[in-house]
Amino acid sequence: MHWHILGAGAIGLLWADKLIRSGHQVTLILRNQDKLDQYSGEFSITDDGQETRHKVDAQLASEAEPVSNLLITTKSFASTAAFNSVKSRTSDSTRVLLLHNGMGPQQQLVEENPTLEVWAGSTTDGAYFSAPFILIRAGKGETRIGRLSQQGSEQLFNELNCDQNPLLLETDIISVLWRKLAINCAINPLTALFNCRNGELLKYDDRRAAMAQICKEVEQVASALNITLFDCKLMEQAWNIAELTGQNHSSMQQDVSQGRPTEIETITGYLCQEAERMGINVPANQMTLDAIRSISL
Ligand SMILES: NC(=O)C1=CN([C@@H]2O[C@H](COP(=O)(O)OP(=O)(O)OC[C@H]3O[C@@H](n4cnc5c(N)ncnc54)[C@H](OP(=O)(O)O)[C@@H]3O)[C@@H](O)[C@H]2O)C=CC1
Ligand SMILES: CC(C)(CO)C(=O)C(=O)O
Repeated sequence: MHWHILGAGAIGLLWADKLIRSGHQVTLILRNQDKLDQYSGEFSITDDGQETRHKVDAQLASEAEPVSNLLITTKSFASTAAFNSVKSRTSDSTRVLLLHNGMGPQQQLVEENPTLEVWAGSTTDGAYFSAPFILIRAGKGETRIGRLSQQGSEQLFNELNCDQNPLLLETDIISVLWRKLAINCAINPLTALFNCRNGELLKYDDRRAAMAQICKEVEQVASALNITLFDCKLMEQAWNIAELTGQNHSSMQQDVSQGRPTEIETITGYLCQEAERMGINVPANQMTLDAIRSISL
């Protein structure tokens, strides 16, 4: 299959590698001419110390070539605009897979494009750049995908899932996105506000108390929406993840400390929006949302 990747960042290029290895054709859609000029025509990925180079075509959204299979791997706040930049190149048979954290844009894409086949996913893979287009694969995680639109079948999953790109098929992807959202609500804003590593949230009473209050509110909203989170309390799950990733800086802590826009609006912002819709007070989440808004772009 021919896949266009919109959002040639860490996750986008990680997927470019997986798709190429599993026999798909890949084209990158880069943000602007500057980015296209910067691109030499190849990118590299280092996995377990082993570097692989891939020569891959790149183009701008303004190209005319039709898009049949679109993987969107921008940050959550950029995905709607990114999709709209290539919308005229899609047709009713185009299949879209969104792979970003946070919630809101995925459902918006389905609502605004009722004829499209739309999938969403959540991943615990990790990757980062050591230089532009030089990717380092960090943790090998799990990637779950599921169909959000009425249209479509399991065919897309069957085409993508293979040894080079092992995936899990989810019939209730909304709940999967919620579980990731819940963990991100509990960890990301607090690490950004306290400017600390994930594990350092657990060392102080005030941080643990804030985390516990956030978790309690998230559970109330999820329960009102009939979303099942975890077998254990969210605080226990978030604690385990903060401990397991103790030495890591969360994505939001990194975004704030490097002066980049954060994904707060699609994480805590989405939670607060859903809470309001359900008539539930979420003061701790609202406070972290306001605080992150005041210190980030
Ligand atoms: N990196 C990781 O290890 C993990 C990331 N995630 C999630 O995956 C998502 C992607 O993260 P990540 O890959 O790290 O982010 P990056 O910032 O590395 O990649 C996003 C890419 O999208 C590009 N982009 C933004 N807008 C457009 C547009 N309109 N047209 C074309 N390209 C565009 C950016 O371009 P430019 O470079 O020009 O800004 C950038 O290359 C996020 O939601 C993140 O939370 C989840 C798990 C792990
Ligand atoms: C789970 C966690 C908090 C790991 O750092 C994460 O997903 C992130 O940083 O965005």
